[in-house]
Amino acid sequence: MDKIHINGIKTYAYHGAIQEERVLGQYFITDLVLHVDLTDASQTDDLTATVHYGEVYNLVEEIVKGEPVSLIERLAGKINAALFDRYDKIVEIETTITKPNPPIDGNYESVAITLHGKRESSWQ
Ligand SMILES: Nc1nc2c(c(=O)[nH]1)N=C([C@H](O)[C@@H](O)CO)CN2
Repeated sequence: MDKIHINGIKTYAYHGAIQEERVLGQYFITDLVLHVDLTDASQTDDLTATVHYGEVYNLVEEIVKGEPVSLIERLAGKINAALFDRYDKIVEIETTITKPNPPIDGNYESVAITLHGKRESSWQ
């Protein structure tokens, strides 16, 4: 399947399981891989034949800046659900949420999760 990538959406927000994160906030990086058949768009040169990545960016920003949640897994779940709801053309999504600076002592680059969502078939 063809893919659309949106890389490194950097958003300041207040998600987290501990109080410090809810008060101080931190940056969250969102990376998306959208599985979409791009055959029509590649032949017709028509934006309506694909998924507009600018619109997806705005939707993701709105969700990440929205109501705080405890887990980045839940944040990715909200993003995947909203994208499946908005775009019939998306059949699978891999959403990676990274915290570059979580409040955890140690030597590491960052922490992240990837949530892989598949559209549930509606004909069974
Ligand atoms: N798998 C996860 N582990 C943890 C998360 C999370 O969202 N997913 N969150 C936290 C805290 O919010 C962390 O940032 C600081 O303790 C801990 N583990």
